[in-house]
Amino acid sequence: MSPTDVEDDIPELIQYDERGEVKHVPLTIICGFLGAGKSTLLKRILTEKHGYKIAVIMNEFGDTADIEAKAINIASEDDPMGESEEFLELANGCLCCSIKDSGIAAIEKLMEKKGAFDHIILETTGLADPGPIAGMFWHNEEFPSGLGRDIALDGVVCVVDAVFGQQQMEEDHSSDGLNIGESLRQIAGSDVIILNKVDLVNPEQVVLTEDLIKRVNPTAPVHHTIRGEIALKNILELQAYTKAPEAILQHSSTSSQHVHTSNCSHDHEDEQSSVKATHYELRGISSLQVSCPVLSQNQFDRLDVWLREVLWESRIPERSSGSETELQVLRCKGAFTLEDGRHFVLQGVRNMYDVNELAGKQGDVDVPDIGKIVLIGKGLDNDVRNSLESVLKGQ
Ligand SMILES: Nc1nc2c(ncn2[C@@H]2O[C@H](COP(=O)(O)OP(=O)(O)OP(=O)(O)O)[C@@H](O)[C@H]2O)c(=O)[nH]1
Repeated sequence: MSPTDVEDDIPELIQYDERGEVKHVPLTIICGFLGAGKSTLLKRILTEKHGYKIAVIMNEFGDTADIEAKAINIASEDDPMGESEEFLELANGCLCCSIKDSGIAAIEKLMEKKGAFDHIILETTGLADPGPIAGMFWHNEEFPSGLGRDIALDGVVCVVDAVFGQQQMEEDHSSDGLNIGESLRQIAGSDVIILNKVDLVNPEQVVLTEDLIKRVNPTAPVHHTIRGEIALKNILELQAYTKAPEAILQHSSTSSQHVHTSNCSHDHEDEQSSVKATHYELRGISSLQVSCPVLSQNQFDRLDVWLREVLWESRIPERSSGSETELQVLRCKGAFTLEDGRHFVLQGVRNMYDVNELAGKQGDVDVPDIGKIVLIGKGLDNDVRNSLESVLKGQ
């Protein structure tokens, strides 16, 4: 079915409580490289007949000014004339609002129209790091304004330019205190990647860019698009923070996989990949995948202690606190099984993480006995892999 068709079976996105009242409105964050096609994707969402009622929060209307729409202002006590925020009601039932104020204020205003939409999309600026924004919504109950009671983060989508994506990743000299380029932080922190503008490059370039993306974030599915044409269910129903990602649920091999870094003790000459490992090593970010056997309660407890040390203290137990080696996890995910048959999913953004039991949430989901833990970040060398493996395999 073409992504432009009305989808046959539009699911209910909003979660309702037992009294039938709206519990959580799902929110998707769209980030992406400068000029990659975010506005093009959003314009499509705001104009096509897809059946979803979506509220889109954009930095500026820009391109959408030409969209036929009815402008509405929403009044509040602080702003009786409703002038500080502008909302556009689109012909397809979607809502568009600008952020003239801070993002939070716009969302608060938007929530006054709760019921008029069943999903929120928040666009971040070209070079925004989705990590802190995602973290804010992810930890619902601690969200200062209480918005987390109404909104649940569904996932983070990153739009990558197929023409300049590889170059942008390789030459990204903007960085945070950890010296990690923003484009790589965006890829690391995303749950789905849209590799857009594939009409402008040859297939080899698409493969090369996708390979680079996969090395940074092996768990996020990569969709190839032209002008953001993608079935919305691929970006709106992710439940990325409550479900185990497909890539984790796929049956893993018994050996641990590792994206190589300059610290590897083995050589890389046999690698089939056309991308040299050094491309992303320079930016210092990599991913580490470790398979996870069926765990005893003791191993499970030790894993929890290990995660706390790595995510909160940025060090592995084997290293002293003054260690020179920088370790920083931007994103972690995992799925594993305990000896008593219970399945668990690990989800983490920066230093926040949750380990949740799957039973009751995903019914008869097929979590393989050999689970997987994936870390994305900086300093994920062989020492970190060995440390995690010793926790998972030790008694
Ligand atoms: N050929 C082609 N052009 C595209 C595609 N997607 C977007 N464009 C064009 O690329 C340009 C940039 O697209 P935008 O959607 O404005 O990109 P953006 O990510 O919103 O840009 P910023 O907000 O400035 O970061 C526009 O001229 C689009 O028409 C595509 O898949 N193929």
